Amino acid sequence: MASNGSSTKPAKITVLISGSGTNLQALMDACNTPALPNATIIHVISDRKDAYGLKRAEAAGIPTTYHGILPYKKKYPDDSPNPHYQEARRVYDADLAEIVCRNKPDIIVCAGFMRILSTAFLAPVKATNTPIINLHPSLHGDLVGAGCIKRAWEEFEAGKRKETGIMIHYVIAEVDMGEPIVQEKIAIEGCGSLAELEERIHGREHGLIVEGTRIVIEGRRGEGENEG
Ligand SMILES: Nc1nc2c(c(=O)[nH]1)N[C@@H](CN(C=O)c1ccc(C(=O)N[C@@H](CCC(=O)O)C(=O)O)cc1)CN2
Ligand SMILES: NCC(=O)N[C@@H]1O[C@H](COP(=O)([O-])[O-])[C@@H](O)[C@H]1O
Repeated sequence: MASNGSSTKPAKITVLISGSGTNLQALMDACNTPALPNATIIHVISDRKDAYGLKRAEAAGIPTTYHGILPYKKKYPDDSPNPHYQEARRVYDADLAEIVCRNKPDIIVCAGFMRILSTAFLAPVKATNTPIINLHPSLHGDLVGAGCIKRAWEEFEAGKRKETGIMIHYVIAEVDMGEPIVQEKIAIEGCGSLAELEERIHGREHGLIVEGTRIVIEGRRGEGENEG
């Protein structure tokens, strides 16, 4: 019997971050509440040493790892757009997969992780049948990549759009094109600045990342993937 009285083992969550970690904090706060029942964050990994999210995790006693790219770029110098750089990225991602998978998480959540994950990461993780999900500040099939909130704002100012959105989606090789798990439209009208739009979006992200994580965990429990 798990410590929280459940006959099902707590779902083990590993979170990848690059920044402030407010979405990580939302997941931390939601664990073992009705929003995210019988779940625990077992590892937080950042590609940025200065990511405040690492401090959030450390304050809560959650194991953390800083996995930086620089040592890889030094070993495989990128003096031009050449295979070396690709080699640095490939080895970096393969090592990241090993770091993530050694703890056997039930789900991997990208919560503001700002690196594109290559097949060197995706393939070994897929072999463990562990879902990878991502929070993205756009609707599926709309804007992809980094800087989407700014692009949505610029298009709004140019009269080209009135709304944007947020989604939690499965991570595949094609960036931000994985199947959506849950998404929410966000009206841009009423925002007087990019900062106000960012605030509106961030205010909704925290609930959505928890909901998306719960949907995937409960779906896997239904498939018998995480029995006690
Ligand atoms: N293979 C995938 N990798 C990632 C996905 C995905 O769907 N498939 N989602 C992203 C998160 N993300 C948007 O949601 C995103 C993050 C970063 C970038 C990007 O262009 N990063 C640059 C700059 C990195 C740096 O130097 O800091 C890059 O990686 O070259 C695009 C999309 C998580 N990864
Ligand atoms: N393309 C992915 C992307 O732009 N993700 C963005 O990173 C931020 C992480 O914030 P946090 O570190 O406070 O959780 C979030 O606002 C999320 O929209």
